[in-house]
Amino acid sequence: MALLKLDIYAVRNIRKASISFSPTINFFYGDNGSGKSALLEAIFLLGRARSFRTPLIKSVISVDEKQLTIAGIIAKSNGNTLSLGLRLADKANVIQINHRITQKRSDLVYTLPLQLIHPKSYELLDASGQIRREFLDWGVFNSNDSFLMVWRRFKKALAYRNLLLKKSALNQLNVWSDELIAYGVEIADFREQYLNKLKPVFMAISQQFLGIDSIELKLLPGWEGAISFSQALTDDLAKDLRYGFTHSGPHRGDFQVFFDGRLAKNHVSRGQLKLIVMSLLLAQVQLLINDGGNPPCVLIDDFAAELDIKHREKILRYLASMNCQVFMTAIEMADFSSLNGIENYKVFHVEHGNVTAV
Ligand SMILES: Nc1ncnc2c1ncn2[C@@H]1O[C@H](COP(=O)(O)OP(=O)(O)OP(=O)(O)O)[C@@H](O)[C@H]1O
Repeated sequence: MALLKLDIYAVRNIRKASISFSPTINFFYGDNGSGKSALLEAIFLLGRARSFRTPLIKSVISVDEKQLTIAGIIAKSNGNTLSLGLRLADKANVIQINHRITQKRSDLVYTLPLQLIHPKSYELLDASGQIRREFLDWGVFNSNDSFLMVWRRFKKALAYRNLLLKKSALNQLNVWSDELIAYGVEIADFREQYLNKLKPVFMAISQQFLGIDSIELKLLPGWEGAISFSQALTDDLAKDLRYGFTHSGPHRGDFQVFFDGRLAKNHVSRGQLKLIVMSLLLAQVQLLINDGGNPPCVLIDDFAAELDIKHREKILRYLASMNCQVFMTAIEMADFSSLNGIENYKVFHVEHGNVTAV
């Protein structure tokens, strides 16, 4: 899958752009404020119908404009092409796939899968567990068709159970606890299977990027690992009733990265943390490619920050070997490191919202 063409109208300082991409690596360089992130934002919008920078769509629409429009042509792995269109205004949004209107954002997610790596991504290991759960669930969602249904049912059971806990309605609690256990155990199993598959891929990439073998990934299911989820709910009942919510479960699940036997986030440098997070995010993409899934486009904003030239080169060589489409930004062309040996790439200069193929 590759995004071949993109037309942008009124996305931040990009008033109008029509760009033909390489199906391999696309480099964008330009000064601060030139519109490089806005360009990645436009691709992300087309794949998710939301921005990665703000929940306020109004701030993404160019000032003095009422709506933004993005259109793309995608080449699918089977050789067919497909068109995507998106019009976002403050209230009314229109999503079109092959000129047919759809209400479902999830249709976009399936059609244009994306893996975004941007400055905030590097908070993955430092941020709240919610971010790491999203990381895990993105991987499970993309590798397992039944996950979304199980996850929705789990969330429904959790919402009802919490409501009953708040009302201390013990007589109906068991029904929803049973649902919660059934779907919760399934989610924990999905995540465990996924992490077990991700581990060797992650270790191989981090070995290349960091030059060490002693990295470990550990899943925390969301309850005390030595007991069952059902037992955890029984043990927590008094506490759950007192506070009016369910303390244990996959909604509290998490994972940890250990480096040389120590928790990576407390031990490694900022550059190493960036390399670990990049290894995790690229391992997700590599795993999808290995499994013959629909490989996502990789968007990397501000590629060079905090990385020395030697590591930038290693990452770039790895990206070039990945067999997926990549879009990456930096201030100077030299920030990407040497492009020797990289094939079929395209370079674009971004200046005052104008994007020019170089
Ligand atoms: N709604 C908007 N309408 C018009 N211009 C905007 C809007 N929102 C932001 N901008 C401007 O768009 C420009 C592009 O910002 P962007 O973040 O894409 O730059 P960048 O090239 O990624 O810069 P940096 O290298 O500093 O990250 C900025 O100058 C910003 O002030």
